[in-house]
Amino acid sequence: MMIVAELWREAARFPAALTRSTALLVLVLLTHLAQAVAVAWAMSAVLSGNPGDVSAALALIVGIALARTLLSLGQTSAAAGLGGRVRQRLRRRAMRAALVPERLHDTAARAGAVRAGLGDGVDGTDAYVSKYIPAVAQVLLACPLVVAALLLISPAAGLCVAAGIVLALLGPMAWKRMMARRGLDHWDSYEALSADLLESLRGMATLRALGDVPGTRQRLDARSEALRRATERVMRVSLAETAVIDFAVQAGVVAAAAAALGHAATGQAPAVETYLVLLLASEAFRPIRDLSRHWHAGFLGLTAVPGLAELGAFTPDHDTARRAAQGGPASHPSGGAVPGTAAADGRAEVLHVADLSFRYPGARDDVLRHLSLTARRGSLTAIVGESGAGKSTLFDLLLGFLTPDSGRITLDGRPVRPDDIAVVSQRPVLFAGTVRDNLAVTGTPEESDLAAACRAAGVLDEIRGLPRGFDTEVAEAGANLSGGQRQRLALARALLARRPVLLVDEPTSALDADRAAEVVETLHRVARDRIVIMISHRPEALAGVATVLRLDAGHLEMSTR
Ligand SMILES: Nc1ncnc2c1ncn2[C@@H]1O[C@H](COP(=O)(O)OP(=O)(O)OP(=O)(O)O)[C@@H](O)[C@H]1O
Repeated sequence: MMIVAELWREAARFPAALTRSTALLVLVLLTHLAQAVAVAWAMSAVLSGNPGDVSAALALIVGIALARTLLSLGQTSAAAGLGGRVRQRLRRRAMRAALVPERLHDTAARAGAVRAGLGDGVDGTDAYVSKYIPAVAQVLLACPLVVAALLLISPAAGLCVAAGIVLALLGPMAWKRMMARRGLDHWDSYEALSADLLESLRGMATLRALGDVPGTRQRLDARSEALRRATERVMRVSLAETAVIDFAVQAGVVAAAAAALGHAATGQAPAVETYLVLLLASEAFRPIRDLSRHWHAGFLGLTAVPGLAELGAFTPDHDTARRAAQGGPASHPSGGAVPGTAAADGRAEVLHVADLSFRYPGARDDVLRHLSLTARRGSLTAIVGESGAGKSTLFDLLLGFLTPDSGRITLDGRPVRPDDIAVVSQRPVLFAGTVRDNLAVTGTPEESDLAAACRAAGVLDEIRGLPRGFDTEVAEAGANLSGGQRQRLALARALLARRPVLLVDEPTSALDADRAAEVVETLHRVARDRIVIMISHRPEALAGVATVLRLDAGHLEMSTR
């Protein structure tokens, strides 16, 4: 018997479903026991030549079979309900934990691995939760009863059955650690294959252009082979577990049968008792056989449990919910977001960054050191600096995606909140859905607002020129739009968010000269009633910008340009 504590805790969160599923399973077992008694009665009635009893026993057997069919259907449905609820809860928790800013900088997490965990990993736990756990409860509730009954009828047979049950339950624990190790190997191989596959699909154009498609195929083949070997190793251990249980079951039944027959041969037991012992000894192991079957069916899925724990699927709800609601890390420099206080349309005069220092976990040096910055409403503030100087890191700190080691960020003297700031990143992300869906991520804008924001971002005419205008479908990651269109849509989206601070990373990098000039002009206009900070290297984007700050060795200086 293998106890996976995390899954037991999850199943216990649905006591009604667990109790229903277990109770019905025990009732199904009771029908088997009742049938054994009825069969024993029928056989002794046949031997004693009593046709009335034979008919009654046969009718009883048929009735029991019908009752079992109904109970089994109910049990299957209850078990599926329990498994489904636990899966839903695990997935919800893992998704909440995945949608926190810290994950943005979790360089160890790969999208394909997360997808594998959320999909197959969560589904893989179903057999254990919906079948194995009720089966364990059934063993613990029903086996002692049957053993007690057997001990009353034939103490020797009862002892044989009890010994068989104990061996079947405890035997497999001997190689629990080996199972855990091989299980981990298996899931690691599966995650690695999923992650490589997703990355290869996304990077197919690059791989093709570099002529590395055969190499990629080979790498994926090697991953696939490693997974096959890991699966075989896991299944071998699982089969060994099944073999021990089968041995214990067969040995227990044979020993109990030998004891019963010995009694019968010496004339110590009447026929009905001998039949009963033979039949009950077999039925006593039914829950054990079920346990073994469910274990074998669900074992591969269990290898996902450590991966799911890493994803946060077992992390208490209140922890992840708090973070998700904040939209920022637990310890945002501002003191954290206050849900429901979005600064929509609110104006602010000055964003102040004081003495900000930050170092990535495990890095040798600070990226930013005692950095201070003041950006005001009314005119654009630009930040320039060498590649790797820390410009994006500064943005992530302002957005609350990273937590500074020291320093403060304030807006008009109060701590800044994540919902004070909108951002247009260098490679904006668009989602599968319509143009309108993509623009309305932060609310439900009026048609006139949509048009105004798109006009300001220089994308309105293009949207109107699309086959279905704002209702045109955007492919995943905006794949059916040009880089420039994506960037301008993202700018319109940020304008619609109506936040008092707008951060823009390289707003003109994907635009031709004319479009770039239009967008810069828009930013100047937007900066009249918002605080706008722009990262840019392009001289034409910096033309007319009053405040240009150069980020160098973790400090900001007024740029000489
Ligand atoms: N998740 C991370 N973990 C560890 N180090 C990181 C991480 N992200 C960035 N860095 C390091 O922090 C430094 C600053 O990176 P950042 O992306 O902020 O630079 P940047 O000025 O925006 O560069 P670019 O102009 O090329 O976009 C770099 O040395 C980079 O290697």
